[in-house]
Amino acid sequence: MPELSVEVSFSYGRKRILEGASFSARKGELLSIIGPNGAGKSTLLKCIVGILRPTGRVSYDGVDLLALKPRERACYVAYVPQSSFPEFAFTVEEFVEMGTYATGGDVRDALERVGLWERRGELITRLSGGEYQLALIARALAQGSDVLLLDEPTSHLDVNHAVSIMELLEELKEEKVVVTVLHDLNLALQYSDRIVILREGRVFWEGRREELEENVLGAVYGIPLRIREVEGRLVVVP
Ligand SMILES: Nc1ncnc2c1ncn2[C@@H]1O[C@H](COP(=O)(O)OP(=O)(O)OP(=O)(O)O)[C@@H](O)[C@H]1O
Repeated sequence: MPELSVEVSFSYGRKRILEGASFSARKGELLSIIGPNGAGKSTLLKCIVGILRPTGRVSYDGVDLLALKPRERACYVAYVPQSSFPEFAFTVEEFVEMGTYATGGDVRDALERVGLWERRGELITRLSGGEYQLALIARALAQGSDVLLLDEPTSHLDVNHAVSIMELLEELKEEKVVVTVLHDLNLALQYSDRIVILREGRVFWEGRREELEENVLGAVYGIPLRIREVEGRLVVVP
């Protein structure tokens, strides 16, 4: 099965941010990257999508993504950045169309997947935070790539919208390699098939969610954390 395979190092000037951070991901499993503030999670995604130029290796299905031109790389990887307020008053449809620039993907399908097709004529500046997050995901889906990277897609969202985003990712993992940075440990434990914990630019722990132990979380975040099972679901209690 095609696999996203990553092993990268990256520095801002003299400041080492990623040090041989490595993981692999494939379709059929939702992979979450968690870890404390400043661990390098966003930097790792930016290296994979090619916004930053790391040393090391990023490949998908044997193709060296770091060697490709941006437009070629866009055929393989789409990226949903941390949500910020939109700069321009495009309509929802125009905004999502931007995702098709490199690959000529399907705008209607992308908008339908996130439930915004009926609202395609509205201005994105008038959407709520949760709806705008969906538009960002639709723009990435319209790229039609096999790999989807998301940077904290549930931050600033209420629990209802956060759950809908995670359910959408659960659906998408069947057809794409889905890798998401998450801060919410409970969402990570509930929805991820595999978890990668990044700490000080390295992978500190990686495994299936049910293998994650309290002492690992405690060591990473620096406070005692309990993992409890509530109605068959794992929850983290400070
Ligand atoms: N443009 C930049 N120039 C210099 N240092 C930077 C720059 N962007 C980020 N950093 C530093 O890189 C480190 C990793 O940042 P990054 O945003 O990848 O962490 P993160 O794990 O995503 O954090 P958070 O959970 O707070 O979003 C931080 O120490 C940050 O200060």
